[in-house]
Amino acid sequence: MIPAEIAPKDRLIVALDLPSVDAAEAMIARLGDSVTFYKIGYQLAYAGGLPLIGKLADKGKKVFADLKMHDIGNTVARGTESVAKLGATFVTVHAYPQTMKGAVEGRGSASLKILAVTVLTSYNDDDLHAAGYRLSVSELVEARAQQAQVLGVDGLVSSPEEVGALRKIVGHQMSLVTPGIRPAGSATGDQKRIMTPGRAIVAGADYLVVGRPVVEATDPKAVADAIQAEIAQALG
Ligand SMILES: O=c1ccn([C@@H]2O[C@H](COP(=O)(O)O)[C@@H](O)[C@H]2O)c(=O)[nH]1
Repeated sequence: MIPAEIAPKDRLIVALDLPSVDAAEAMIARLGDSVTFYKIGYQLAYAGGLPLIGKLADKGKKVFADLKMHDIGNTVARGTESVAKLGATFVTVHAYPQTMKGAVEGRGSASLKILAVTVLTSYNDDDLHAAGYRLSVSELVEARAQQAQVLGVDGLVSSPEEVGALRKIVGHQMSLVTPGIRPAGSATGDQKRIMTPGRAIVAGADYLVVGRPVVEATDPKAVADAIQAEIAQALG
């Protein structure tokens, strides 16, 4: 069960999509107290960034290990068992039944929370059809959310566009974590299902994941502070 009282500051998760541990540590130093929650994904994890999870946790920061695992169930279970020892708060797996089942089993009684990636925020209906799916984005997100809930997954990754429908399905039993966040006027990049921070919070998102708008900014701390202010205002 997700506590209703997530600290407002913890709702912003900054994606450390950077090429090296040195670059990530420099960004963390620049952001200082403005950011309490970080995400480590492919770019940094494959550049030696996994030990940073424990280092950040030791400093009181929360870490989302965005590893998006997807493999046979046993491999996902054993991988999750290993990730559970790193000190992360969240880990992602793709929302396929065997994968989610393996992750929940591998996590066991550890405190690590499993998030299922429903449909990547860079996909629209045309992209899904091109990949061989007959369902629309909203249909597939909702079907996967139902499966995730039954399998005991802790949260869902989706675009903020789906959050309203997901709340009706999963209530407040699961965390809703939303990438595809773009402050007004910032570049969309490859994201296709996007929303501003304030609108995403009003829609019901628990956590907002923001990468390039912060880490590629001339003044990342100023952008992070502005997003935090927009979140606080949306929360009322
Ligand atoms: O559906 C998904 C799942 C994960 N992501 C990740 O979030 C960040 C978003 O970065 P931006 O620079 O703000 O676009 C990135 O690390 C993705 O791997 C996602 O975008 N969509």
